[in-house]
Amino acid sequence: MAYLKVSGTKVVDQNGKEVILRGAGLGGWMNMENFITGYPGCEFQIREALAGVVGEQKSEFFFDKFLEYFFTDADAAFFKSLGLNCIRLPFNYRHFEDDMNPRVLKPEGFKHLDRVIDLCAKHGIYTILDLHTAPGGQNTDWHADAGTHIANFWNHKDFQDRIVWLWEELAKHYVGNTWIAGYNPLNEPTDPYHTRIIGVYDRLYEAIRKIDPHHALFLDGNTFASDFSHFGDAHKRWDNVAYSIHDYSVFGFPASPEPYQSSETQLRRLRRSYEKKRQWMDERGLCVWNGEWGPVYARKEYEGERTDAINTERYQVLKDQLDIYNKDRLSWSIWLYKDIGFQGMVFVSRETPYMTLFKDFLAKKHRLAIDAWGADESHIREVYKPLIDLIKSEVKPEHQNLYPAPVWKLSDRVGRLSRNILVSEFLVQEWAEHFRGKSEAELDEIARSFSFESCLHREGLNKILTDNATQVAQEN
Ligand SMILES: O[C@@H]1[C@@H](O)[C@H](O[C@@H]2CO[C@@H](O[C@@H]3CO[C@@H](O)[C@H](O)[C@H]3O)[C@H](O)[C@H]2O)OC[C@H]1O
Repeated sequence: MAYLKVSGTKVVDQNGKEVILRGAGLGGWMNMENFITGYPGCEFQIREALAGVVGEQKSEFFFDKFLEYFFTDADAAFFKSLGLNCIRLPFNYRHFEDDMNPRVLKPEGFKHLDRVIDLCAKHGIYTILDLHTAPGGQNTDWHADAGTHIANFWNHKDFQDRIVWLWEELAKHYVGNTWIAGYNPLNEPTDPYHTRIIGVYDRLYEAIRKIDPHHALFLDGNTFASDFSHFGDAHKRWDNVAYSIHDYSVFGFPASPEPYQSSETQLRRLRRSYEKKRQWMDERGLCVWNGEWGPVYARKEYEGERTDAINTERYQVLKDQLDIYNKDRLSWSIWLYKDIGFQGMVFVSRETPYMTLFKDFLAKKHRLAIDAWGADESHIREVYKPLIDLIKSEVKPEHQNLYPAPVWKLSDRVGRLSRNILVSEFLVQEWAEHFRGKSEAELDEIARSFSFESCLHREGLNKILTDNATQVAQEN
């Protein structure tokens, strides 16, 4: 088998035949995330706290088991059975490099990444490698695992040098693997100047190409993969490159301004927001990949009787987005394959040791709405309102919209910082305390909660994805 490559607006195989990549992201795995895996704050914080409670060795044991159970042969077989053909694999740089020992490769970082790439290959599934965190934080949100909202990656050349180094190591390791559809070198950059990102991409492109001339690169736009307007003529220097948008629609979230009814106006807005993100590529005849999209879902324990009605609307958003993408023959990767019940195609059952152990804690997290992204925060809005009002009354209007505005409005910024970062930090130790005194066998059982066999299926979502796969196969 030969490498996939980008040709004009398409991804093609060795015979030049178009391959449309349709799949999902394995978020929450090699980059754990608050709402996906159920902890507060950032991954580095809970790793540190758990080591403090159960000791370094048991903590490593737990996380290793978690990584193992999270994706196994059964997951790959199931994924393939839905008619999907590609999994995006987000990973945290810390698996490969220690901040206290920079530029020294941790070979153990490859253990689970290699395993999952091979499992996917065995089932005929392509993978795309996604560096989801960079030293210093490449964006302002919690999933960059920096513990702050300042994306310092852009302010320190050394942080940038380190990911160039890391991609050289990854390219050396994966250069011969044709089941890897390509490299997605940096998730959701937020460079406030909009220009340093181009320099970093130039450096990554050159460094990777010297070692690996084969694999396609999937480059995210700035501002959470939504904005290519400052990319100018940069594409002329890059070959075999696709450009990645993240097409989250507000209609798929609790923050939706109105119930979603597929009205003409709403469909127009859905399409317009997608077209705006891909405009730069369309003007130049470049290949687009939608690397993240998809609604979040209501849960009976929180949304009660409204759950089914809410989710029917969310599925409609999903279907309408798919219609748009199908017309454009777009390659995409839905967010998310697996989680504890908010967005995933499969989710950990409430009856498992992990979910039982954390039942009350998860309810508390929900009360505090500390997983700020996608959360319904209406029940705590009044708590933060005085702060927002104070800023609004004392700060000049022209200074209120700090980057990443307009994607983050003032209220988003206050919400993300105060809940995701500030309040979350106070709960990190409490999360870790749940493990105190646990034996290795118990830790193994808790980690096993994330195995395919312990998960339930989001039938509505999976049916839409399978029906879509069948429909597009018939049309081709
Ligand atoms: O790890 C993922 C992460 O990659 C992803 O990041 C968020 C993507 O969306 C950003 O907000 C959206 C911006 O556009 C608006 O139209 C949408 O309504 C917003 O959701 C957000 O700031 C990023 O953090 O999200 C999920 C993580 O698990």
